[in-house]
Amino acid sequence: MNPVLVVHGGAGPVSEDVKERVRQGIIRAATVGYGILREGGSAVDAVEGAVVTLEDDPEFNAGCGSVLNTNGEVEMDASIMDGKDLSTGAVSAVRGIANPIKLARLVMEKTPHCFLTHHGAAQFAAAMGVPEIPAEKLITERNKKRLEKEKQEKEAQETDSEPNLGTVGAVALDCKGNVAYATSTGGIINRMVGRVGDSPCVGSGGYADSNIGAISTTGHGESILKVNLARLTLFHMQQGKTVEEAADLSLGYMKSRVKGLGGLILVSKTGDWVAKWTTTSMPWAAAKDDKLHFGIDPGETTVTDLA
Ligand SMILES: NC(=O)C[C@H](N)C(=O)O
Repeated sequence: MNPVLVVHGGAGPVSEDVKERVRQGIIRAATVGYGILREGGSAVDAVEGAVVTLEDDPEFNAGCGSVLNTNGEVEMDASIMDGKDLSTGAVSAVRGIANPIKLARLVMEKTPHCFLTHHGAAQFAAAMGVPEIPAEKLITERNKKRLEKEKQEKEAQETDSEPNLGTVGAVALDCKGNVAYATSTGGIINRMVGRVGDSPCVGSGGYADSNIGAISTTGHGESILKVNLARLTLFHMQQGKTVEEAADLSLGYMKSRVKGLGGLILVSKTGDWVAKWTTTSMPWAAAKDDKLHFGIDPGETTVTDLA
């Protein structure tokens, strides 16, 4: 099986001044994830590797680039799923760790549970030897300013307005024909303390089943939760739709039914892939057959050879 790796850097507008850094970040993550697959690594290893790269990049709303809640704090959500046996791990409202996706994977592999939150997740992280980092280390000046601006401009958040900034995610198909997804986020700016979005919720923020394919979603979390965007898309594929059709149907349903905007990356068990969004933009990159495809705005696709 020829491996496939697709990443996204979040649905929403991307301003001109950061575009090149975002583009380079997304290319780096896809190259890391695809490299793992090319060396025979599993789909789970690849999606984790790609998402860690994005969590470590302050351009993206995950890990050290996470946006702030209404108290000016970082609380992060993440989830991961292995399509081989449907095992899954998730964490929500975690603070003071660099890579929530690694903690989600530990939940999947080292506990009998699927999902740990807040204090329990923190205790588990400590027990697993995950280094704690001072909360301020995850707070960037840019995100402090963004919160201030958001508070000044605050009006009740309309679901059909653009979701702010980029959650990150990855999907992979490995040489053995297994798929996986990983999604990680700092949530939405100025949200209530303790608000949990779609990203850690399996079926909404992502899904992976090696009998069908894998998906990672991004966008307005409350809308994604209401329609179970990830599982809904895979349902359409089970009904015989192509990846393109399934993505259009589920994103279209979310827009018409709850006025929600978002985006997704999807790979099928046979290696077809797609990146689709209903927001202005969504940084994405896909690696397959030693070619890298990437873009940010609608209609923009560049293809290069992977060394
Ligand atoms: N930008 C995003 O994708 C945000 C994420 N879906 C959330 O609502 O937490």
